[in-house]
Amino acid sequence: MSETSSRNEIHRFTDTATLVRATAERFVDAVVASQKARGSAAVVLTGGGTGIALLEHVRDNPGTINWAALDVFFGDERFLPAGDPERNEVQAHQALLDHVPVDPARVHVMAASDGAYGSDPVTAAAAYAEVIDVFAAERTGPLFDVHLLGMGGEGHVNSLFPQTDAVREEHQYVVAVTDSPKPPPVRITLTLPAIRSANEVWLVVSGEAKAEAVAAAVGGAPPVEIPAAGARGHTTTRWLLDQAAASQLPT
Ligand SMILES: O=C(O)[C@H](O)[C@@H](O)[C@H](O)[C@H](O)COP(=O)(O)O
Repeated sequence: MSETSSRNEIHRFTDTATLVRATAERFVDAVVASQKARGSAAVVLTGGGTGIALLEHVRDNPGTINWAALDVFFGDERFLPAGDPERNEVQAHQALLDHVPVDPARVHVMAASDGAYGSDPVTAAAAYAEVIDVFAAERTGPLFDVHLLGMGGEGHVNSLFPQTDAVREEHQYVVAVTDSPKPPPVRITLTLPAIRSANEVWLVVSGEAKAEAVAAAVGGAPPVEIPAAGARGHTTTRWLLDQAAASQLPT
C-alpha cells in the first residue's frame, strides 16, 4: 500500500474532556455521513483511555447512527482469554457496543487466546486478515471510513511499537506481536498498510507525556521511530489533541 498524500489536520481542544466530547460528536457525524452516502459505515476502534472514553460519550449521544448498518473493526487486541477486562473489545463492549443495537455479525472481534484458533497469535492474526479480505471483497472505495487511533508516549499506534517488525510491515494488514514492550507482550494488530486503507485516520491524543511524540509525528519523523508518523488516511489525517498534547507543536 503506497503512502497517501493526505495532509495533517490539527484540531486543538482546551482539555481532555472537551477533546473527548468534540471527537465523539465528530465521530457520530462521520458515521451518519458515510451511512447516508453509501448505505453503511465501517469504523476501526482503538483501546486506551481516550478511545474508550469517547465510546462512552457516543453511547450517551448517538445522534442518528443506524447501528444495524455499521461494521466495527479493532485496530489491535491484547491476545488474552475471552472476557479478560484488558481486552480492547471487552472494554469497547462495556463502553458502547453492549448498549446499542449493533448487528453482532458486523462486530469483527480479533480472536482471544483461548478461542477458535488456539493460543497461536500468528494463526489468529491470519484469521483476522481473512475477515478483512472477505469484507474488502464486498466494499468499494477505501476499506474503512474512519480509523480511530490513540497514541502512546513513544509514538506507538495500535500495537505498532518503534523499531519492531510490526511497524516495518509493508504488505500484510494484520500481524501478530509477541514481544510488545508494553504488557501484555502478545498482541494482534492492524499494520500501517491497513491503517492507510482508511479514508480518514483520526489520532486522538491527550496529555503532556505525548507532546514530544505528537510534534515528531506531525513533523514527519520516520514511522519506524515514531509509528504514528506513518498513520495516514486516504483523504484525511486528523490529529485531535488537547492543549497539553499539542504543547510542542509550532503555533
Ligand atoms: O494496547 C494498549 O496497550 C493501549 O490500548 C495503548 O495502545 C493505548 O491505546 C495508547 O497507549 C493510548 O492510550 P491512552 O489513550 O490511554 O493514552
